[in-house]
Amino acid sequence: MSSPGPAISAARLSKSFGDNTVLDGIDISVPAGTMYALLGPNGAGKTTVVRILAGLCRADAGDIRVAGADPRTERDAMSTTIGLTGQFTAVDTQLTGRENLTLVARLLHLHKTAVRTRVAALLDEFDLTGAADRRVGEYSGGMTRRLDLAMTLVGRPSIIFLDEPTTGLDPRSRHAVWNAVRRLVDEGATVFLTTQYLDEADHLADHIAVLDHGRIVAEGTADELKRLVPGAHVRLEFADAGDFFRAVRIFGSAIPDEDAFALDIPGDAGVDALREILAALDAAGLDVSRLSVHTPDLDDVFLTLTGRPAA
Ligand SMILES: Nc1ncnc2c1ncn2[C@@H]1O[C@H](COP(=O)(O)OP(=O)(O)OP(=O)(O)O)[C@@H](O)[C@H]1O
Repeated sequence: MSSPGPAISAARLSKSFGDNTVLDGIDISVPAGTMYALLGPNGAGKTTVVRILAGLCRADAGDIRVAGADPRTERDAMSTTIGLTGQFTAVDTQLTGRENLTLVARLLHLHKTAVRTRVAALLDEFDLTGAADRRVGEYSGGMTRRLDLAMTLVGRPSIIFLDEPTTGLDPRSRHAVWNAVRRLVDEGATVFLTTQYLDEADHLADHIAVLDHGRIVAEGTADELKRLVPGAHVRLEFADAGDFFRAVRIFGSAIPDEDAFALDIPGDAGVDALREILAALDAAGLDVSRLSVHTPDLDDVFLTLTGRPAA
């Protein structure tokens, strides 16, 4: 049996606005049931990608498939499969949280009793039951964003686009949104997330792509990206001076810290490197009191790749 294709794919996706080339032939592939983060500075073109994939904006070129459909010609077929939450919410601030959700459920033609149970379940899931009958105008930013996310999920979409879902939120609200998003993927949804926040991509995504000047300049897991920049090392600490000095001789390229009996072994600090280090320590019968892996953070990656610090 052949394996199903990716939930979202785009090949050689291009888009210009006048002479402003926003996307210059990018490739995207998101396996079903995973979370993909498109990371980029302000104005990099992240929203444009989401709008194209969701069928709200036409690409100039590129092969696009979302849940097997081409968003340019089969947007209607996709509409029940995808959910989209943007930076500017669709929430009506004059209505209560419950009324907002009910409105969406009715628009989706859910049966009357199904509306009530679905709305109650979503209010509960997003921790909004207590505030359900208050006007959204009185909600905090985080509550509004959670409601917006809940509204996106009324129809149980299997593919969810989240365009900068936590921009402008305080840390506590961001964590609440992160938990909700993580739960979606745990339950089997495919999530396509855009963000300017490196830690958000780091916390959430299975796969991160960095968009800069219309191109994807790097992609991989957070760990793979971190290994692209120099500075990764494994640090060994020894309780015994004899073991330390023997280790210095064994690991010729390592940087010793004689005061701490510690040794920094440069490299990619990946699994294979760790195996080799442990095997060498075992073979020599050396006792290590502490081993730690140091990798640069995504801020370092961003700076190296784009020449600019992160937002
Ligand atoms: N409809 C449009 N007409 C003309 N230019 C546009 C249009 N939409 C986007 N752009 C331009 O395309 C570029 C990318 O914009 P986009 O909103 O996709 O970036 P972004 O990465 O989402 O940025 P932000 O983080 O600020 O939301 C910008 O230079 C923007 O001015």
